[in-house]
Amino acid sequence: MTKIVFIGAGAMAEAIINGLTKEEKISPENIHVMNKSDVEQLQQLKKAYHVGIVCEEKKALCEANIVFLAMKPKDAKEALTDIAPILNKEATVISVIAGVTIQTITNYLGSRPIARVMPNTSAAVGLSASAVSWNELVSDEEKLAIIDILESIGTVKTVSEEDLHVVTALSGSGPAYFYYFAEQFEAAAMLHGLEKTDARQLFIQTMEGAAQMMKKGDFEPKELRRRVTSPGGTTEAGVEMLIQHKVGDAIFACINAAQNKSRMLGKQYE
Ligand SMILES: NC(=O)C1=CN([C@@H]2O[C@H](COP(=O)(O)OP(=O)(O)OC[C@H]3O[C@@H](n4cnc5c(N)ncnc54)[C@H](OP(=O)(O)O)[C@@H]3O)[C@@H](O)[C@H]2O)C=CC1
Ligand SMILES: O=C(O)[C@@H]1CCC=N1
Repeated sequence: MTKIVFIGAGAMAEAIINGLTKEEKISPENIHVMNKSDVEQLQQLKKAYHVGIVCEEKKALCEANIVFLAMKPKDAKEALTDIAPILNKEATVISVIAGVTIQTITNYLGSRPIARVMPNTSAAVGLSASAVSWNELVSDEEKLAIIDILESIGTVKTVSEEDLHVVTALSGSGPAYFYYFAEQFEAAAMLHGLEKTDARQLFIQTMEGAAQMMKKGDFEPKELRRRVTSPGGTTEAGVEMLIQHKVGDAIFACINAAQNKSRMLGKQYE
């Protein structure tokens, strides 16, 4: 029977628990959570998802066959040191920690099956774009089980551990870029007289429509853009400003900085 413990009970842990319980992949009594000190948050998760809280003696952790690491990179050392003596020798570890490598986790928890996953917070609505990488100790059966868990929160791609850096920059952090665009587009539309609620609804629907058009896959984004852009029209005027203001350069710099940070976090907390 699959028994899961989440070490770390913040935004990412909650998004995954939400997906797992909604899809009824695992019964809530087989999911336990623990964190550092925020007892209220544990109680809130218990109330919302009917999951258990890891007790003082850490019985659930001893019995877990899947352990999610869901704390910030800076807290990984302390958390891994604490759980190392308690963890079941057979347990598979699934880390969502940005940057921190399988080798570093192995150094703390010993040689065992370890998967690194980069989900995103859209897991909370079943739409995470997750990528996963594993060490050679993860069996084919375990890989299928991990993919099954991750599919309860969205889509999953298997990538090399090296590629997780750019995945983190693109899809791990990605939702934040769209929220930033939303803030800017909303503010700009309001400056020209639109109500906030109207601006928001129009922007959301536009993002969703554009995403669906790309998903349909009939045309490359460049061709889809061409079809919106009437010669001498409004889109041309708008896109010209994006080009003049070097938004393309800003996007390259954004991905470069985020993937570099992922590498640096890995080194800083090894
Ligand atoms: N948020 C996101 O969009 C994404 C985050 N990630 C990764 O997920 C991880 C978690 O991020 P997020 O959920 O946003 O972070 P949060 O700050 O929301 O949650 C972190 C959790 O870790 C707990 N924690 C800290 N130290 C320890 C410890 N020593 N032992 C046990 N638990 C501990 C905290 O407990 P307490 O509150 O009691 O201190 C808290 O519950 C990060 O490594 C991040 O890189 C990956 C993809 C997307
Ligand atoms: O900002 C971060 O470091 C984490 C990793 C990806 C999304 N949030």
